[in-house]
Amino acid sequence: MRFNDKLRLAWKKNNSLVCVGLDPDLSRLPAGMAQQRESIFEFNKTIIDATHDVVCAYKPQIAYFSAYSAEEQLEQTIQYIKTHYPDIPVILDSKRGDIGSTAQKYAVEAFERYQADAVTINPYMGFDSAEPFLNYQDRGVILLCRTSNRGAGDIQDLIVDGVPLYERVADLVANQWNKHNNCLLVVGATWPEQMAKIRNIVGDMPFLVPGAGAQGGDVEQLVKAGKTADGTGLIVNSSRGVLYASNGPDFVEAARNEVIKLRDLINQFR
Ligand SMILES: O=C(O)c1cc(=O)[nH]c(=O)n1[C@@H]1O[C@H](COP(=O)(O)O)[C@@H](O)[C@H]1O
Repeated sequence: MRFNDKLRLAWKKNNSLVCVGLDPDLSRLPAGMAQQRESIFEFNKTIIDATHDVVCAYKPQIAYFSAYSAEEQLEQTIQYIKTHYPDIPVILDSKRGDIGSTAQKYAVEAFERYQADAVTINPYMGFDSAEPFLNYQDRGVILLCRTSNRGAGDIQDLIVDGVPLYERVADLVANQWNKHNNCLLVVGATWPEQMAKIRNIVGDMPFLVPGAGAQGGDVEQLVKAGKTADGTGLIVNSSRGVLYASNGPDFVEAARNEVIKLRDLINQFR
């Protein structure tokens, strides 16, 4: 099944636009869980079991695994989701981008080694760096457009051909790179004004929206700015806000409650 179809079904099945970001930080694991790489899978599994019916996606961030030499835990985590909750898409957040021959290897890493349904990509090196990913027509390719961080404007707002670079990226992706209908864009929750502009440029293309939760993105504003006519179009990620809602014995319940709270808040404005 194509990524966008899988995403659409997950939005509908769980009536949720929430994505839980799996960013396991050993120093923040719940009290009682050993701060060692072997705990990572157990922690992720617990969070996944507690939230699978209230999310539309999971997004493991590769640095939180590779930093601990825990690639095996990343493989296990993705396999666990695919085996137990096959309806929930997995987005590998690795923000790759390189010359074509190297990008080809990164595409194999994301889609064959890790079996991700979608991957985040940096479009800065141009079409040939994205093409190896785009050729996997059933997978999603999520290109950075207007990121959530404070410095997003340093480069993404530079004026090119009379418009900010991020608008140019949106236009390029929607009108030239999306031949297989498998492109999505990263648009930070922290920039509703820019999000509304991007929505106008790209039609119904789905957005991965990080920055709700710990980074303080305003949910009402982001949903109003980014939703599509049918009240979907958004994958709203929260990582730390969910994973570390509590580090006590109630961490599972606290994580689930955070997801439900975010889901319900989003749904108020869809
Ligand atoms: O591609 C991303 O997911 C991403 C893009 C972006 O513009 N901003 C951003 O925060 N992210 C990622 O989204 C997650 C946000 O985490 P929290 O701030 O803890 O919810 C992290 O894994 C980031 O690496």
